[in-house]
Amino acid sequence: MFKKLPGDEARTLVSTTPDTAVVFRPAVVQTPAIITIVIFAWRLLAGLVRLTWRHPIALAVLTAPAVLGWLYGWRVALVAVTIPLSVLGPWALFDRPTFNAWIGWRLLAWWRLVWVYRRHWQPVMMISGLGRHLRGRDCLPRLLKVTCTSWADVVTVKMLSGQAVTDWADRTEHLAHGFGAASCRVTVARAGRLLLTFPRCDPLAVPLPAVSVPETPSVGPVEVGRQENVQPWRLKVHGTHVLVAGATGAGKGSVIWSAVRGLLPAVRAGLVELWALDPKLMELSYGRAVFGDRYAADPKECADLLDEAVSVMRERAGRFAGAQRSHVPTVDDPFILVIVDEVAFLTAYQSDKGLRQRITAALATLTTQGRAVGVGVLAALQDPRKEVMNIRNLFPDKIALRLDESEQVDMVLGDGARDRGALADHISPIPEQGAGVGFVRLETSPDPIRVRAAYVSDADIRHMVREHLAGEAA
Ligand SMILES: Nc1ncnc2c1ncn2[C@@H]1O[C@H](COP(=O)(O)OP(=O)(O)OP(=O)(O)O)[C@@H](O)[C@H]1O
Repeated sequence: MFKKLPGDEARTLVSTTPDTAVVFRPAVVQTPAIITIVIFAWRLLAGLVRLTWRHPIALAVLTAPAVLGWLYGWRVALVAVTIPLSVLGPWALFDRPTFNAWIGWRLLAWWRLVWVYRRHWQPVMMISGLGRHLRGRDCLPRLLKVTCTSWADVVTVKMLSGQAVTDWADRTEHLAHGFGAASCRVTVARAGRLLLTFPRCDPLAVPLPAVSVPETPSVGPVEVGRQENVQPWRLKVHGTHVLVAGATGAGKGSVIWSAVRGLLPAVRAGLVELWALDPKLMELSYGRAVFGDRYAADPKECADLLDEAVSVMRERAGRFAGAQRSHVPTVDDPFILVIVDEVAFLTAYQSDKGLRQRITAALATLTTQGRAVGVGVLAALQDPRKEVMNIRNLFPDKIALRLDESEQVDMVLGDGARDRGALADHISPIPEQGAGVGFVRLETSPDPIRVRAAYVSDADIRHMVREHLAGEAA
């Protein structure tokens, strides 16, 4: 049985270069069989202890019926299995959310850990270059934990000493394909630990109906859609400026109109004013009544309206100076949201140089000084290149909907956003699947969040305007 031990082959080597006088005979140290057996037994024991430590519940569930069967016979084991199953079955059937929260996702996580991640961990790490082969042993990042949510697996990983987050961010494609997921996103849990998110399904694959107009007036954050984790996507508009970038047909209109819907009760209460710049004469003209006389389409009128916003901003700044440092919306000093559809029409594509400079200066002034005094800008943009929009970095919050080129993602969301999983250039151009889908990068977080804006149809806008006018008349 132990005829062939490690080292036996080497003993038969006599020379690496035949026909030479020098004979090379490597020293062979024979390991006694008993030591090999002890080592294997020790490894088996350590593996069992590790298994019990890591998966005590799973192990208990599997071993308890076996032990009962062995001690008291198969009937007792069958009863022991049937009783919990008769409780869990109806629970899973009739109250799926609580069953999943307590049992379902944990079971799935354990299964995915064993069957997907642990099974493929070594080859994926080595082939993607995240593991190293050092002194005859594989050094692999440690797979610490898998948790499951309704839409994704979240894998907690301990990086190898000396590795950087970018080493992982650069290999998201390898990881996604290696573990059979559509994509992979990397976030930092704490120093040395990462969370890898592998979606199992896409909760944003179907269009979302328009969010209903809220009952109570609020300046936000306003609900404009849904996040990938199935939570509502609430867009902050007061106290920031938001840039929405996306190719034609990406669904920029749905972000703008969803924000308008969310603010309508506050508009009616006099706490918010919506000012609209619509140089394309398309998107915002449809619900023009919502903006009252604060609507401009002609570039000259747009420049005048922006200058007026700057004047209000300056007047407020003068009044607030030394008295208050942040804006609280009131009827006297409402929050002014300047909505600009296709801002490049006013900045880059404007043939009148004087107007172009006036508009760019006004936008730059508003985006640098407006938020503390209650003047915000929500701008939509098709082409995020610097030549087209040189003030894009003045917007603290950015949304990248479908973009044409991969380089545009970092232009909108900032350096490294695409490496961290914001694949805005991979969003489907088919409206049902991809319109309104995008990635948000907030001022406060480097990690992009995948979202989908609710679709506000023409009928929704018409209905909203009718209700708004009726509310104003009453
Ligand atoms: N959130 C959404 N969910 C589903 N479909 C949407 C959504 N938003 C828009 N669509 C669909 O995509 C089409 C294009 O949308 P929209 O005109 O808003 O895009 P856009 O980015 O404003 O384009 P453009 O820059 O050309 O004006 C709409 O006609 C609609 O059918």
